[in-house]
Order: sequence, then C-alpha cells, then structure tokens
Amino acid sequence: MLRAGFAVVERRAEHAAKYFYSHLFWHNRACGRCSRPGLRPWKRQRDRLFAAVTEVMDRLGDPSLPAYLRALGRDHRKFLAAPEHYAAVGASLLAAFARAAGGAWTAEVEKAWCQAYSVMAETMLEGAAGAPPGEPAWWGADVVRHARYGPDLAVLTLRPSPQLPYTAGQYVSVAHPRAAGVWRTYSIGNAPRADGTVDLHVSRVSGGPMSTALVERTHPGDALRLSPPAGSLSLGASPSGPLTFIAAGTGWAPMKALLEQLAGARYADEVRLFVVARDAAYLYDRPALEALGSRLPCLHTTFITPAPGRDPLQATERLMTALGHRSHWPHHSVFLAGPPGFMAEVREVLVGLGAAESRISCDAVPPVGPGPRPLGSAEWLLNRPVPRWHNPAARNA
Ligand SMILES: NC(=O)C1=CN([C@@H]2O[C@H](COP(=O)(O)OP(=O)(O)OC[C@H]3O[C@@H](n4cnc5c(N)ncnc54)[C@H](O)[C@@H]3O)[C@@H](O)[C@H]2O)C=CC1
Repeated sequence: MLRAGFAVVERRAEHAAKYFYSHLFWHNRACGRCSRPGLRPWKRQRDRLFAAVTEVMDRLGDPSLPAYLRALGRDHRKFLAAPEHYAAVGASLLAAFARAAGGAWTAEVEKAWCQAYSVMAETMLEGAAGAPPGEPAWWGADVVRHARYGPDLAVLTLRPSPQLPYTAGQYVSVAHPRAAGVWRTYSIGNAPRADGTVDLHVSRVSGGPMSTALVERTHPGDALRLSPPAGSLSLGASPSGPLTFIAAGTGWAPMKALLEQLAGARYADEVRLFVVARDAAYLYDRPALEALGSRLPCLHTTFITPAPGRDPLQATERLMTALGHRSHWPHHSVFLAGPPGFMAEVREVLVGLGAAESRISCDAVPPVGPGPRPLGSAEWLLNRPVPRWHNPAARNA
C-alpha cells in the first residue's frame, strides 16, 4: 500500500516537492531559514527529496532498512534535527503526498503512511541518539592548502578539529560558509595521516553552489564543516589476491586513499590501476601517482583519455576495450569510483568479462549536478526509470 501510494505521488514529483517545501516553510517559518526553497532549483530539490524517499521504498522489507535509517539519523545531527523537526517534516510530507495523489490517497493509504513515517522517524532519532560517545555533530576544518588544477578542479587539504576518525575509502559531507544551507559529499583522498589532515578532490559542477565555492572561492585559513565520515568502500581487514582499481575523474580520490593504505601495508600481489579522465589536463595528480608507484612496486597504471577533440565519454569506451584485453577477472577484487553512469556501465562490463559481482566494491554517489529533465507521464509509464541510488548515510538533503 505504501508503494502504491508513493507510485502515484512520484509521477507528480515536482508538484509534490513544491507543495512539501511551501507547506513546511509556511507552517514552520522560524526554522526554515537554513534551506529556503528559493536558494536551490526546484528540480534538484525534487530529485533529492524523492531519491531519499525512493531509497526507503526500495528497501521496504529489506533487513538493511533500519541500519540505513539509523545512519541517516546520525548524519542528520549536522542539521541539528530535533524530534519536533521530524514531526514537522512528516506533517508536510504527508500533506504534499495527499495533495499530489488526489483521489488515490485514501484513508487506508494515509494511515499506512502515518505509521510508516513514525517508525522511520523513531529509527532515525534512535540512530542520532546512538552516535558514538563524544562524536560531534560536525567537525570544524581549516583549509591549510588549496591547489587549483585548471579552471574547474581543486584539491583542498583540511585540518579537522578534533581529528577525524575514518578509514581509507570513506567520504564526508561538507558545508561551506559561502554555500549557505548546502551539504555535499566528497570522498577523502588520502589514507589517515599522522597530522590528521584530509584531502578533498573537487570538480566544479556548472551551477553547483558547493563545488563552485570550493574551487573558486576557498582559501587557506577558511573554515569549513565536515559531517561524520561514512561509506563502506574499504580494502577489508586483510586484502589478498590480485586487485584492480578503476577511477574516473575525481573518483580518483577514494582510489588514491585505498592505494596509499596498500602501500603502507607493503602489498606485494598484482595491483592494476586504470585512471580515466575527460582529457589529459584532468590527469591532475600524476606526481602523487608516481610517488605512490615507487612505494608500491606491484602497481601497474594505465591512463585513459579520449582522443584529442573527441567526446569525454570516448574515454569510457577506451577503458572498456582495455578491460577486455585483461584476463583473470574472476580472481580480481575490483574497486570502482566515478560518476554514477560510469560505475553502472563498468560494473556491467566487468561482470560480462567474468568478474564476480560480490568482488566489485563501490559506493554509489548521488548526482551533484542538475538532474535530468522530469519525465512526462507517458514517458514514465513506458519507460519507468530505475530510481537513482541515494546513500543517506552520506549524501544529504
Ligand atoms: N566514491 C565515489 O564513487 C566517488 C564518485 N565521484 C563522482 O565522480 C564524478 C567525478 O566528476 P568529474 O571529475 O567531473 O568527472 P568527469 O565528468 O570529468 O568524468 C570523467 C570520465 O568519466 C566518464 N564518464 C562520465 N560520465 C559518464 C557516464 N554517464 N557514463 C559513462 N562514463 C562516464 C568519462 O569517460 C569521463 O571522461 C562526480 O560525479 C562525483 O560525484 C567522485 C569521487 C568519489
């Protein structure tokens, strides 16, 4: 019943999202300043709200749902989310769903949604209350270095205080004083260091407030905020056997962190690395890679870019060819990071080449750019899109 009700609402997602935010801000004007809808395009707001609810719908009945909601609640501490905010959001969400669903929103559907929402909110609050003792809701982090690589790329080195506990491959959400009310997720681009600093690799997204602020308007001395680290991408307790790492664009960041960890462990088995970039100028971290190669002699790196003047996606085609020329995929553990479309495509090809699905590790990343054009209902019915994966343990409203 929950799914049926939501399916009707989803077809009028934009309308429901507009109604939701208007209702929420109208009825809770005192707490609405942090993310007034006018600050962000509706389409993107709609995508985030519905990606989050869709994720919950997809996991209904799945034993992983409570853990997912607890992680979401723990992460929402950075918004200072209190029980009264959950109640306000629930009231507005149900009002918006009822409005969008029209006659399909029966008393039974409403009752089922009320019950489901209160269980979800309680589980999230439980997650918030169960955060490790002493864990702050966010970390302050000073920018100690800001390196630009062309107009659209930067690597920032931050010093969080207190020290941020994390494992190689994890990510954090970032808030910036010049992008009010926005939290965005970035993978940490280094294995834990003795001095506690962390690197974030940022590719500017056109119209993206956070990536633009981080690339263009951030300087040493600026103070950012970081959420608790999250994500399940990891080498595991004792990696063994041949390993393949595939990175596209700034997806290089978590791969670099994992490779640094391997180098620290003096890993000696075969390690392949494919670095894919939209052009040669985006192979921005070659000196670090060379240094890594000298610490990890078993590392074999292939750089892949499109032919000069060709579409950036040609790099993905070239990668596929290169992957096809390699063998022994059933024995390789594969680690993957990059744009969501890239990861989906590569995963499919790897499985076709014989790689074991259970040995392919990646953290899905929600889109940071504008979403696709909303579907018309006919298109929706004929070709219902696969919901975009949203990992709320990390990715934020
Ligand atoms: N943990 C993770 O998985 C991480 C993911 N990312 C994501 O990686 C992306 C990096 O963005 P940029 O550095 O600007 O990369 P980009 O847009 O320059 O893309 C790099 C290459 O990826 C391939 N590619 C891009 N979109 C594709 C698609 N839809 N289908 C197939 N291949 C595609 C192309 O070959 C392109 O040359 C962002 O979406 C970011 O969210 C970034 C860091 C960590």
